[in-house]
Amino acid sequence: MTFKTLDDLESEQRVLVRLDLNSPVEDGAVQDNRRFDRHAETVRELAEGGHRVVLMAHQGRPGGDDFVSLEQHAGIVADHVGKDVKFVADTYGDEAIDAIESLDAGEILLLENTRMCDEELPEEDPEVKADTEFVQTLAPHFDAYVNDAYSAAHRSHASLVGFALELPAYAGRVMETEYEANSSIATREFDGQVTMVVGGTKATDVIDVMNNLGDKVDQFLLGGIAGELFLRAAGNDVGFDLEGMDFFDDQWEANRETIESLLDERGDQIKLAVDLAYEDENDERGEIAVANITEKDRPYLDVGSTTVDEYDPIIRDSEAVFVKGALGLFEDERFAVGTVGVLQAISETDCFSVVGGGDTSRAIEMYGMDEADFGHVSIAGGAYIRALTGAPLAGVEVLKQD
Ligand SMILES: Nc1ncnc2c1ncn2[C@@H]1O[C@H](COP(=O)(O)OP(=O)(O)OP(=O)(O)O)[C@@H](O)[C@H]1O
Ligand SMILES: O=C(O)[C@H](O)COP(=O)(O)O
Repeated sequence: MTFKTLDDLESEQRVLVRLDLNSPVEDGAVQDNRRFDRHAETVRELAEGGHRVVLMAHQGRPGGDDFVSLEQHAGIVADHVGKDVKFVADTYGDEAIDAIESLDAGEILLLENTRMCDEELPEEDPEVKADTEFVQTLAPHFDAYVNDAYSAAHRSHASLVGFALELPAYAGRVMETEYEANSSIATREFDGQVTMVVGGTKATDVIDVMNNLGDKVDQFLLGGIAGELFLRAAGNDVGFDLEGMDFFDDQWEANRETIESLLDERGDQIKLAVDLAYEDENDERGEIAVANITEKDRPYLDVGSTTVDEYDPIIRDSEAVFVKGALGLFEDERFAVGTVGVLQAISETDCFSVVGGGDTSRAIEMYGMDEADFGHVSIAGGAYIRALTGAPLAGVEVLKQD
């Protein structure tokens, strides 16, 4: 490991901890999700270790409906940690400092949404962020800074890069496990076949992954909107926006040439769907072989069952499988066959596996699969795709400094 961890932390420290509790908010209610569960491990370990634990996190972006206070988050963290979590509606003003200073050993306090502090955003160099009033005011009240927010570490924001230059900095448990698993495709050698399942809505994610990992990955199994764009580049009559849709046209214009040349250069490694699923006139799932599609008359919402039958043995023969993006609109049960099929195959083998993408990993609990059957289920979205493609994460880089 290239950074210090909680194992290196001295005893009885005043610790400032950055978590990523950014969560869906429905009708003003913050939704519990696996980020709380994962970070609870770090928070519990610190509190039980007798440290004074002050937590920072963000929620939403200024102007958005989900840009809300962290008051509800405190209750959810408390439930997961199994200990009381105090909350103060202030980021670094007098109220926050008073609350920090009155904390006893083993107690936990959550500060207000870091993005309510003007200096948190925008993205700037770590040195600039370290120099902000926010960082300069808070840092002297602490002995150590712990960053556990791997999933936000691609942002060069004050709470993610500034404190690491002012305080001894450590990686939390989530930071450690996410970093190790998500970087493994770029850093580890596998004996057998390495397979990558790529889908979702963003063609550029798939293109970046192929460009960066083409020499590490034996087979790319495609699906989702991105997969349809590759099918279209291969000469099939799919991947068109019908009235009211805006998935394909812009992405096609922007990426057509790149996709065509990837198919030219890496065609042997790229497996495309041989059949697709759609909603039929009775609102049921219908399937059609790609070779039989002659008209652009309907949206396709999943890969078909023959495709799953072809992908399944490839996964079962693999030494390592990485997943980025869903193979279909899995939130609708009728179109979950592709995504659930590949996840099921992964869960039934003992290959090394990493499943990522904020949306895709939700399919695991939604369809009753057990997270323990996967090597690692990432809680990161943007940070995951960057890690896969070997791009540095600002919040990780500063932890690597002495
Ligand atoms: N054919 C399709 N039609 C419509 N939606 C699709 C289709 N295939 C996949 N999706 C949608 O793609 C979404 C996942 O795509 P996304 O690119 O966001 O991937 P992710 O990696 O899970 O998430 P993120 O990048 O947000 O962390 C799913 O919610 C799924 O409903
Ligand atoms: O939820 C996330 O992916 C991270 O918290 C980053 O959030 P952001 O995209 O609003 O910076």
